[in-house]
Amino acid sequence: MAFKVYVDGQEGTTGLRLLDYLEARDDLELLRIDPAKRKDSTERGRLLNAADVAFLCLPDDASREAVALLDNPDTCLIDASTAFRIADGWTYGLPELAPGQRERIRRSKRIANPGCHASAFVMLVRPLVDAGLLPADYPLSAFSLTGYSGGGKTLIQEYQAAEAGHLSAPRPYAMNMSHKHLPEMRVHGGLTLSPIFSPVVGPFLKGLAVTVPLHVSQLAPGASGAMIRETYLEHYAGERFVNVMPLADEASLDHGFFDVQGANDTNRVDLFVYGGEEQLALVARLDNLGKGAAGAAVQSMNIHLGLDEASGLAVH
Ligand SMILES: NC(=O)C1=CN([C@@H]2O[C@H](COP(=O)(O)OP(=O)(O)OC[C@H]3O[C@@H](n4cnc5c(N)ncnc54)[C@H](OP(=O)(O)O)[C@@H]3O)[C@@H](O)[C@H]2O)C=CC1
Ligand SMILES: CC(=O)N[C@@H](CCC(=O)OP(=O)(O)O)C(=O)O
Repeated sequence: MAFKVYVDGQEGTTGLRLLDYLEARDDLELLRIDPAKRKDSTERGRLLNAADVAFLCLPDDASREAVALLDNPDTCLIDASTAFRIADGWTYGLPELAPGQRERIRRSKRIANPGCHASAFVMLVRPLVDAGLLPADYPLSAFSLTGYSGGGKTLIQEYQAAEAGHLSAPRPYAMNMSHKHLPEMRVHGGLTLSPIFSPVVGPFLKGLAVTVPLHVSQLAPGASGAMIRETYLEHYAGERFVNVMPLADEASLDHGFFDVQGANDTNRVDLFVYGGEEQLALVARLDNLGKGAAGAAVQSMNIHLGLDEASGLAVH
């Protein structure tokens, strides 16, 4: 019998992308809400409770409301919002995080899908903290270049309606050091301090790269770019969606320029270690709507339901 799945927020950016993935599957039965009733709590509650897995692709408050509508103990919620990413009783939906995380996702009925910037940041940082190469209290900074789809329907409409003007140039944001991903970056990164995080949105739909610059002198004695790359290779051994690139990989650059859109339309994360003996730049690249949102949610669903983890997801 096919597993029943339901997407609450099916007309939003993440919800629509998720439907693309789910509609292509023949091992799932997709429960659909009548568009006229998509904000009707009674109808949403009925479908949430009828599902084996329900995805919440909603603003934080609407996600909290959906959780309150659920009384079926067998329904697994996978929430794409920021509401529960460090909450007790919820499992962070990043199977590659640390040993045991995949098993936690398999057993949990409450899975918080990671934020797009946070996924990239945590995947760069956490293995280094766990391996003792990066001190947990290192005052990290990071910057991210992202496509505008990360801002949801409103930002997409703004960009797609614009003819030129200020939207044709990259725009830094979260200038007051209060980006909503900071808590999950700290907690799941294994850090004692939140990073200084500077995201920049550009005039392209999707694609994201987070860069973490490091001073080698501030790392554990003897640490180097080569050791960091080795640590990634070891930590991510066997992970189908993680691609550890060669050290200081010139071939990954186009005349010295990095392609932020290089992992688009995949569920892949590419990890790069650039730099030399004194400074390093660690970079993680992903599709913010793929591994940064809907793809990660499908991956967690596959794990939770005991299906092939890569079902319906593209690596290349
Ligand atoms: N875009 C991205 O790359 C990512 C987004 N996320 C997270 O996923 C969630 C959804 O984001 P995104 O898809 O971008 O947002 P969008 O604004 O594109 O979509 C949100 C959808 O939720 C609907 N909605 C709002 N309130 C309710 C309600 N009470 N009941 C039912 N539906 C409701 C909206 O309806 P209406 O159409 O009427 O506005 C809209 O269709 C957010 O929490 C976001 O933080 C996570 C990772 C990446
Ligand atoms: C361009 C843009 O605005 N991007 C969003 C990131 C969206 C995302 O993936 O994060 P959530 O899952 O937390 O929504 C932002 O930086 O807030």
